Amino acid sequence: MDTSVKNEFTVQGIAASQGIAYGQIFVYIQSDVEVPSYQVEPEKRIEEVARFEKALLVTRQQIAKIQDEVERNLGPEEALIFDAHLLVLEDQALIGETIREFETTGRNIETCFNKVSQRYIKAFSEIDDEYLRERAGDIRDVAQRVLQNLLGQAENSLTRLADKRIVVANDISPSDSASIDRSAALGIVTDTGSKTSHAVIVARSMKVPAVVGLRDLSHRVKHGDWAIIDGYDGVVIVNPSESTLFRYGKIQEQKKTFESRLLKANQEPAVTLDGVPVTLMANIEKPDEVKLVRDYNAAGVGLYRTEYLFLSSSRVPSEQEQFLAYKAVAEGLAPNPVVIRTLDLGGDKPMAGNPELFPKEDNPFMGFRAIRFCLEHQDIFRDQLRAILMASAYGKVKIMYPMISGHEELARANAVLADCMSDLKSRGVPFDENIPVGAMIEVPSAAETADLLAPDCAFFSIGTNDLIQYILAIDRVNDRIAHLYEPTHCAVLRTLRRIVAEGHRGKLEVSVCGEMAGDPVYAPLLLGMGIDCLSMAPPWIPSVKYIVRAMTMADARALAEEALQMNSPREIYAKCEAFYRARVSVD
Ligand SMILES: C=C(OP(=O)(O)O)C(=O)O
Repeated sequence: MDTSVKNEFTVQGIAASQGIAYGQIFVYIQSDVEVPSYQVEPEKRIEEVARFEKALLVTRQQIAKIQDEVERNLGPEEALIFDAHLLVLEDQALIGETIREFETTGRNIETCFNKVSQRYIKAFSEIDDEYLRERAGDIRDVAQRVLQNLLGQAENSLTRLADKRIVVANDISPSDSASIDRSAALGIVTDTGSKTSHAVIVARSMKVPAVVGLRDLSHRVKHGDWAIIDGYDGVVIVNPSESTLFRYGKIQEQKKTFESRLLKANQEPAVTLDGVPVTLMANIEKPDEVKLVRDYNAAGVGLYRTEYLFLSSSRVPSEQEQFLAYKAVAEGLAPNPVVIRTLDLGGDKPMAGNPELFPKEDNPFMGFRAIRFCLEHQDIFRDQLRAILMASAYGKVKIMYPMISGHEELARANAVLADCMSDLKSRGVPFDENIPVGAMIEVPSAAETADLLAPDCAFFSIGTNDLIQYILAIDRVNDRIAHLYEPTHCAVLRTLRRIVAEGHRGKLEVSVCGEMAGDPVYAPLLLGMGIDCLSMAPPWIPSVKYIVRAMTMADARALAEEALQMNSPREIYAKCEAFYRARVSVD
């Protein structure tokens, strides 16, 4: 009997989202379905066809169930995507051809179904029609599920957590995180990843603890093991003893008392002790987070990551679907502003099941992503811009382009936008003709040429997650070098200072919307450097507001001045931490 997992063991990873959780583990390992190939004896052929019919039926039931759950958890719009999946299962051509292939070759039904569905996927992905091309992704998704059922492989979807569980995964892709059962995930633990990987951003927005970079933990535990996740210190304790549980119970209580103090203070305005108001905004991914934005008293949305709609399905959402999502956020938060970022797909956010749109790249973070993708796929870009413009008639919407690397790219994006505006105008569709348009500054070349970008921007928003990785040449999702990802590196601070100076020279508001903005240890440094607005996952607003209300802006400026004179990232971090601890005590 394997007793290793019954004993308590502790693994140190990277603390990625604060909090402590205790519960049973759900192991999630991503892998492709491997299809065996063999000859079926003639007397077993009727049975083989019956096996296929049964797998189709089970798949249909599974999809219908997921559709119901998604509708309950995320709403009817998100659930609609499963209609297309159900249609694939009713496709008589696909099913008929599989049976014919089986009758002709006598190979096992998995092999025949795989061959026919691959042929369909290829044919659909080559059609010169956006809608039909998108169906290739639906067929791929459904085919994987049918194959899993034929091979008796357990469904391992994050949409279907049976009970409250700690998810331990080798990795969580953005499309996995789009389908994660938010009401049942107690915490997230991954073998890979760093503080800014997508799984972490999702965990922080769900306000569940997360620890990443645990190397092979997902292979050392099994379903049903118990674990404590300590998202403060980056520790996971598997099968904790009674005494460990007691110790963590105490720590958890202390943190809870502090949290209630933070929540109480969050009802007050974000103003420093010397009377300087600070704008604290929210980062969101989905319309249903509007409630969270209100609950946490955010001044609006500083970053609406629109990828979610594209990642929750393998199908590109229509202009109308996007319009409804953007309108819900704009309307729900009016008159507060909502900064909608145009698509930032690619990099760590490829769209699953769409190799034709996102071919595999050796170096995706430096590859075909964000504005580069949009300028090449202008049909998709135009649909999104029109959807955002139409939503602007219902609230205070701003547009933000990601990954701008220079003025020419900005000008090209603005030209497409101008075209979309003329189109809507000629059709009499209402929109805000003075919609503010800004750029994310997250590529070093944009930071270096911020003076050239400023005249054509209404605002800058600094994406520190990417900016830091590009300045330091540290892949933000590579846990082997995560310790070198240093937001307080002098090169980062000098770049931030330059962006603020150029932005302010051009009379632009300069925000930070990367994870650095939601860390109360960094917030005084950023504000002291002149950042006008911090945008973060809503649950982090109370901690940042707490330090804002406990400091003076004069002290924050002095901290920034001092930090800019220092040359050790660790010492700068220690200084920021000391600044924070001198003003905020958890006890
Ligand atoms: C906010 C950012 O963008 P992403 O969505 O890639 O984290 C960033 O890079 O800081």
